[in-house]
Amino acid sequence: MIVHDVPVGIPVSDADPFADDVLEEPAPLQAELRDAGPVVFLRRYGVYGLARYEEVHAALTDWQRLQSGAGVGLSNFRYERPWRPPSLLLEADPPRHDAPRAVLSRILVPRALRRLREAWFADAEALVDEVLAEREFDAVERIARAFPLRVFPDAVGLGPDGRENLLPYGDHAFNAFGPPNHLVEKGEPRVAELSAWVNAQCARERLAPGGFGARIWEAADKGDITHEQAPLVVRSLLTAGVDTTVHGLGAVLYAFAADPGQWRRLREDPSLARVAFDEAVRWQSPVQTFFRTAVGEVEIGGTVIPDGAKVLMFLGAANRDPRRWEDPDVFDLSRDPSAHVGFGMGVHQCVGQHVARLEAEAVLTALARRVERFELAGPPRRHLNNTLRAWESLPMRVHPA
Ligand code: HEM
Ligand SMILES: CCOc1cccc(C(=O)O)c1
Repeated sequence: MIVHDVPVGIPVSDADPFADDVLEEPAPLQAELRDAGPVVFLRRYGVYGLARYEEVHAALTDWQRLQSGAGVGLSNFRYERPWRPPSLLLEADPPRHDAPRAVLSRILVPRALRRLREAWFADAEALVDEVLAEREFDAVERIARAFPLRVFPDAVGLGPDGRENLLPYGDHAFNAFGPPNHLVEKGEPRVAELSAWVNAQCARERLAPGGFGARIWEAADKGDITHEQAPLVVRSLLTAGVDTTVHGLGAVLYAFAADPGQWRRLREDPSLARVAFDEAVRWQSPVQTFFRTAVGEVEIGGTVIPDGAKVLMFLGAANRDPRRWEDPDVFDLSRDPSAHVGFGMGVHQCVGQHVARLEAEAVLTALARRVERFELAGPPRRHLNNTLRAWESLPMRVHPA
């Protein structure tokens, strides 16, 4: 084990935020780190942890001093080769970040999604009708996983074959932001095969006209990005756009099953569907953590972080910081969750958040019409990932309206 020289004057923790028991239930460590101080040195990995809302928000919005270009995982691209060519958005700093970001922003902005709204709402109604044929089912398998895979690959313009590769590829990509532990090792055997498939789908000739992918290539024709960049921008959609929404849906379904009172509120006022999703993203934080790398010496919370050091932002901990949120551990539709950091903040804030919200709104609206109440029919099981907070299974029992 590498021993990192411990900086003086700041709290030190020997905890492993990526240990299975912490990934299973992160709340105790998150509270410990928040209470230890604004910055805590995580000795096991030699990184600086931020768990309070104030410092996480400040770090997310300070791209100049806390860069993404050296990777947003534990691996430091200044010294280590990335497992795949870095993302032109997530793992790039302005100005290189700007053009690819502007291209995706234009394609994924709410106005551009309007043409999908009607189709996705109809798809959600059809899916919910199919699922409600039974009274008990696994909501992860039948809704949280099924709906994104039913609508998103078509919206990107993917061909029909191999879509089962999307979830395992994204799962590995999110594991790879963490340390090289058993979760990363688990994905290694299929990386080459999954990467080859994903990379092949980014080629112009594989993408159906009118889809998000084709629109990215058209942006290259206009010179907004280069043709060399286009496939990597498509890859961003395939990497970030599936597992996240699957686990975002899992989070909101779990929230309502755990609190039938909130479900009643949604049925009384279906327009609450969008705020419900954001409150679920705050409460569960499907994306729990991301790293940054210090550019020069960076002072945070009275601590000077050395150049090149990795800073670990606990988004999930910030979203439950009692210094920022009243009753943070409660899923509450009367709260205004809009300042949550579950989609990040600043120049890298999630460019796909409107896609995620539309998917969730479609599913919740379809369910609110048809389901008077639903509850857990058995213990839910966690799907462990170094970055994602996810359910493997959500046994659900429904009472039709
Ligand atoms: C519940 C669903 C989602 C969650 C919780 C989520 C979370 C996040 C977070 C926290 C970031 C910031 C990363 C950073 O600051 O380093 C981010 C960025 C990003 N997200 Fe999402 N995301 C979701 C859905 C999506 C979808 C559906 C797409 C694609 C359609 C997407 C594409 C991206 C991309 C490309 C970035 C990088 C943006 C940039 O660096 O400029 N995400 N997301
Ligand atoms: C949800 C965070 O956003 C991501 C995650 C993984 C990959 C990428 C990318 O841009 O390739 C973006």
